[in-house]
Amino acid sequence: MLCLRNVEYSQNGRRILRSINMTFRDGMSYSILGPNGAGKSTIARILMGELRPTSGQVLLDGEDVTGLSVTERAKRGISMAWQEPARYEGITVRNYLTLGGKLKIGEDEIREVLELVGLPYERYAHRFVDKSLSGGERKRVELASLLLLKPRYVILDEPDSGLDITAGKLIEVILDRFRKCGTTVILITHHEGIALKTDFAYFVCGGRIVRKGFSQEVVDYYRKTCRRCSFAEG
Ligand SMILES: Nc1ncnc2c1ncn2[C@@H]1O[C@H](COP(=O)(O)OP(=O)(O)OP(=O)(O)O)[C@@H](O)[C@H]1O
Repeated sequence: MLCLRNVEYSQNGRRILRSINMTFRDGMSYSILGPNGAGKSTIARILMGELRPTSGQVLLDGEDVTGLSVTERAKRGISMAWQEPARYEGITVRNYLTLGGKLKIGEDEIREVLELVGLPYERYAHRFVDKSLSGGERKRVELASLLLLKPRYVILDEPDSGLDITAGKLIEVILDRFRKCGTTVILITHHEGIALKTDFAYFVCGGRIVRKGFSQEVVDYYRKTCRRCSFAEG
């Protein structure tokens, strides 16, 4: 179980997160839903170890991992798909997916996962993960790599951004696959349609948790309140 306990974060004297308490249970999927600037990515970066909270703790199975680096957390099974996927000159999609051969996976599984994210094996396996791939294609490659890695926790920051209209279906397929592997998904989004695809949701606004619970219930509340709120608009 991964938890945030009383997490606060300030930057240049501005309080960005206040009293954030979140629990992510094994095998479940969660969304962190909220408008632009709510603090969602800051929460993701704290979970991943890219940012240290000003106070509060990140707990993994009850152990305080707040001081652990991104690499150390990755070793413990916490992985992240960044909003902007990276480029790697000279590395083929196939090599990227197998971590240069370190991940022992069969060609059939690579083929299956690439097809699943909408990238036909024959056309993409030997392409380079550089600027010749579009942003959406790189994003799909990154999702494929996480599906093959099967981490214990995966944080997906705006997984639908930069993807075409097939994104909703793609997210469903990916969530289903992660569920089968027992991976806990933490999905950052400002689209309620995407949040509905997860089991549970946290609605965050102004650096606070406004509502938490089953995704349907939280989304209903978000729809009722968020669109009418001048704070979110301004
Ligand atoms: N280094 C920084 N200095 C000052 N303010 C910052 C800094 N980093 C983030 N913020 C502010 O913190 C708030 C939360 O940012 P964050 O990126 O977490 O929001 P978000 O919910 O992910 O937004 P979006 O949906 O637009 O990606 C924003 O108001 C942002 O401007």
